[in-house]
Amino acid sequence: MCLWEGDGSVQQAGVVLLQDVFAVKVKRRRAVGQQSGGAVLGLALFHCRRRGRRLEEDALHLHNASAEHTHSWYNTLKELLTGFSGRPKYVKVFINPSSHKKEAVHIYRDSVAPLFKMADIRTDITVTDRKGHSLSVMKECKLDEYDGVVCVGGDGSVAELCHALVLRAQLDANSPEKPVRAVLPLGIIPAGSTDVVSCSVHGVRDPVTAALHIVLGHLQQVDMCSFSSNGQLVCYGFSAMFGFGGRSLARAEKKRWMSSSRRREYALVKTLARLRPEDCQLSYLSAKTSSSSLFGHRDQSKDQEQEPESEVEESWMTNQGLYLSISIMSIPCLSPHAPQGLAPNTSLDNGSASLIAVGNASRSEFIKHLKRYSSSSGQFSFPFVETHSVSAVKIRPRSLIGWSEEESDEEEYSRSTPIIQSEGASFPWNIDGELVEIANEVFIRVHPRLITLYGEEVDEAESTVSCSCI
Ligand SMILES: Nc1ncnc2c1ncn2[C@@H]1O[C@H](COP(=O)(O)OP(=O)(O)OP(=O)(O)O)[C@@H](O)[C@H]1O
Repeated sequence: MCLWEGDGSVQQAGVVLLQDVFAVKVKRRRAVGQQSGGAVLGLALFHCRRRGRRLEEDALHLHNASAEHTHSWYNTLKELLTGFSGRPKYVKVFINPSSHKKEAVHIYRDSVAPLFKMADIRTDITVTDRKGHSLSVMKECKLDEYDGVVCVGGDGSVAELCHALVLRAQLDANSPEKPVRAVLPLGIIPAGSTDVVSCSVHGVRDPVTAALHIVLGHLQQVDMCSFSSNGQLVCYGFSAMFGFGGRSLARAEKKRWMSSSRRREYALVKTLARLRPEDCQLSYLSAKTSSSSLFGHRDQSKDQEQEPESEVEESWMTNQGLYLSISIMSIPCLSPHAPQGLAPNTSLDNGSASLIAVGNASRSEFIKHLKRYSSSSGQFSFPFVETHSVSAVKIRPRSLIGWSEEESDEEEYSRSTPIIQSEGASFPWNIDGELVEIANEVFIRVHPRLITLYGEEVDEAESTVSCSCI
């Protein structure tokens, strides 16, 4: 056999690892219009090639005119490929056609479906028609038929499906109180405006990279948080922002008619102009440094079935005061805007979350802190910023002035429906990019490795944009 890499025009010797091969086909000489038969020419091995954090499709051509040799190689390679665990054969796909620029269907059809077809992955597709659609399908469908779930959409769609996967696991395990690890892995094809979760497990916003991680069965366990208020679960998710992040999203939601980048910049500038701290009580439970390291990975055997709720020695730290912003993030939250992540001190599966509390500061100091996310590190080297590695957080707003009262002078309020309706003053939270209004104390608990995503740990995202508005 003669080996070379590339499309046949560049004949360059090279090495292809079998673990990167996702399809093998017999090549035949066929006349125009001929559907079957034809002289055997050899094999084509379709594999993934790494270019930085990007995964790209490539082909290796093995030429041999002997039908016997070719079929023997074909059968052996096919058998070897089926031996790889984690590679899905049948997936449930959800596409949100309304995401960002309404391109999710095209993205799936042009960049993802051909790769799935080549890898012989069967699909069952639902194009969602409303908020909550994927959640209701996930509650009812026969999960054991599938090997994985795929979401084509933005962070809101991803959050809904992650929440749905954990709720479904709880339902199946008859565990109404305790979260249960999701049974199926989730693949994320980015089609939103920021795609923080996708960026955090792929390092790039690229549908082909995302699809190849699914096809090759790259599995990554990921920590999640539960968000509850008044003893009632609000949702499961990866990140929450209170104060500046919540108010800024609430302002952006009022301007849904603007493009997402304009909307974000408008909200950022306006919220900065009306910058005000939240008066609240912040309590947190430090993550146990014995079994988890802030920058490293946990010993999987130790926390495999560990339930944080069973911890006995819980010593809460409590501070009361004025905060411009409080963020809790169980994943690094990488994005093109913040390549090292909004929470660079946490990793995907270290069993803890990063608490970033920004105390009261002048507008210019706060802007300096924000700007450092996009360019360099050092965003936490300010006396008014504190960070902790935590396993649980409680935030109790003390102000009587909620969001609606403060903003009542603004024009019509077309916010999305809040999950919890407030009776008194309510406060906007940004939970995985979705606006949630909550009036009371919010309790956040980290659940180690609650979900598995297709992807891998990456330390930095590709930066392709910069924010010009601050
Ligand atoms: N057909 C639909 N019409 C309206 N909303 C939908 C539809 N399908 C799903 N949704 C909901 O839309 C919300 C936002 O979805 P998504 O995050 O994918 O888009 P986006 O908000 O435009 O993207 P981004 O968050 O990156 O800006 C999700 O909560 C999802 O449940």
